[in-house]
Amino acid sequence: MRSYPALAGLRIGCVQYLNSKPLIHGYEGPVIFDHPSGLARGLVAGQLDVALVPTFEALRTPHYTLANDVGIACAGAVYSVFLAHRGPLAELRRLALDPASLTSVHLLQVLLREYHGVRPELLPLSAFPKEADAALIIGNQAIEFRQQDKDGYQILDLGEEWKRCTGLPFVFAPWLMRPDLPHAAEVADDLRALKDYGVAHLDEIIEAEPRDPAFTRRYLTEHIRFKLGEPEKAGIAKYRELLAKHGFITDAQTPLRFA
Ligand SMILES: C=C(O[C@@H]1C=C(C(=O)O)C=C[C@H]1O)C(=O)O
Repeated sequence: MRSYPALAGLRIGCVQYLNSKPLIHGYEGPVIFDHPSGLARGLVAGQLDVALVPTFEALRTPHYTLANDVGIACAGAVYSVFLAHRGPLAELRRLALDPASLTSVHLLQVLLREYHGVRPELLPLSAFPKEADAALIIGNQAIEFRQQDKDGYQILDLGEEWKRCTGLPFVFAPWLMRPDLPHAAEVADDLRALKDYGVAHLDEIIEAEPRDPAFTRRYLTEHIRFKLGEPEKAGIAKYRELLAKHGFITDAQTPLRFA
């Protein structure tokens, strides 16, 4: 097993979902696992040095360093981020949102406003299905929902919808480093090496998962992508443009810093 010397002693936060396992599987040091929005809060509060954090946080406060070439992304259907709804989107009135998400809650609102002309009232996830007619669900909970009886709900996969509307891949979460972290380049090298290790040891990850192995393999190879190259950066740029257009962020200009 390779060692990751630049990560030693850092406070590292990682998303607790299946989709992030290949990015952290090879690391034997301490890791704080949390929901995406919890990790964003930890990074903002200075409690974490490096964390796999919603893209939205990187755009809301563009002063972090992002690790190049690694992240949680998709290029088409992502499977685990979707709107469960009934009937036409144009008639959507009350939308329940998962508080664990920052990227997808804004992605959904941008897609609905920009491409469907709807602006539903927003409610907490607990309002679904009683008061809300639709819900945004992400992560492991989303996988569970899709694999149980969907109770007549239609699924709008946000990765697929983003691709249909923009032609681009979408990045849900990059690794962010706190702005004053020394050795950011070495830390980013180790994060890329960790991804390579995880991707090369997918069989181990799949075997350890209490899920159907064929599904897990398909999810981690065909739906979730771990690349953050030029096409993914074009997806981030388009997301940023739409977030600014719809008033969710104010700074659409500061160049993102990659290492
Ligand atoms: C693909 C997913 O992406 C996640 C969604 C996030 C968000 O919406 O803020 C953040 C991190 C990702 O791990 C998922 O939840 O299934």
